[in-house]
Amino acid sequence: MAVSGPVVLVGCGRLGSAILEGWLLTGAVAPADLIVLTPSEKPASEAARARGARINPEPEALRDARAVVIAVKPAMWRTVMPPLLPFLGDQAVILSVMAGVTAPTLAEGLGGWPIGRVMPTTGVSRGRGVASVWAADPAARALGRALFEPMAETVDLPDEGLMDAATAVAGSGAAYVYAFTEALARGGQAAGLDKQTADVLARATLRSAADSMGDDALETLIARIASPGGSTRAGLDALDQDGRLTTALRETVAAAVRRNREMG
Ligand SMILES: NC(=O)C1=CN([C@@H]2O[C@H](COP(=O)(O)OP(=O)(O)OC[C@H]3O[C@@H](n4cnc5c(N)ncnc54)[C@H](O)[C@@H]3O)[C@@H](O)[C@H]2O)C=CC1
Ligand SMILES: O=C(O)[C@@H]1CCC=N1
Repeated sequence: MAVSGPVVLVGCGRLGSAILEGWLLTGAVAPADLIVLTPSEKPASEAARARGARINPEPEALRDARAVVIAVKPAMWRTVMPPLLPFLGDQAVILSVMAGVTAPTLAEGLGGWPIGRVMPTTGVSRGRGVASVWAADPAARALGRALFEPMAETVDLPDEGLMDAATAVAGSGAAYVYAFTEALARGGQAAGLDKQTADVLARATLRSAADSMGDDALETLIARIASPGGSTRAGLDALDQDGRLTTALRETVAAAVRRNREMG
């Protein structure tokens, strides 16, 4: 069921556009309830306008807003949000999808509205994203879930301190997977495949693996492919020789967590 009442999206960049496309695709927000604030028109905002959304209306239109979703860069919210605040009613909930910026920091800059945080992936544009949700206020948490559940596999975080780790794993994770795909293709090239063939094989393999993953234990999935004493086992042993894959991913996530904290 669509969230009732106007939903304001502040920022229509890479993530904001993906969120808007996901809402239009899934009907999580009725197009007539959508308000998009963006300094420049984007394909997603044009598509939303064509469906009945309001793009950059007079600020009085914010008066009845049920939710305000902040999707600008972490360095921008302090200048973007204050001019909007005098127009918000008491019923508004503020949801931030910004990496790193904590609820206490937002509350100090924004005032008394309930605040929630959601960390989605751009996969929401196709209704197949991932989202981590946290809010101290139960109504803000419920609203965050209602807005993102229709287009994302959604996880409730028990405390805000975990949001940086969730961001480092899921918010950033697709980029790690693409980097892995590129490295797999390079490995194929080193073994004699031409660049295009290696690229096609690596991409198709990742798509097929994601498709087949389901909910089975990962070790079961691995065991189904890696025959004892076979070539996959030999490849896996090289991949994690002396724990280097495990160490690399631990350090990857830790570096992203640190950067999230710096940005906040
Ligand atoms: N790109 C991603 O995969 C993810 C991004 N995020 C978070 O989403 C936020 C946005 O990131 P991106 O979309 O990647 O950045 P982006 O740079 O593509 O988008 C930011 C948008 O904010 C807009 N903006 C600037 N001033 C504005 C104003 N006064 N009013 C309305 N909009 C204004 C810009 O025009 C731009 O389109 C960041 O805080 C980031 O941490 C979180 C998870 C994933
Ligand atoms: O790279 C970033 O800062 C954001 C956070 C998660 C994905 N993109």
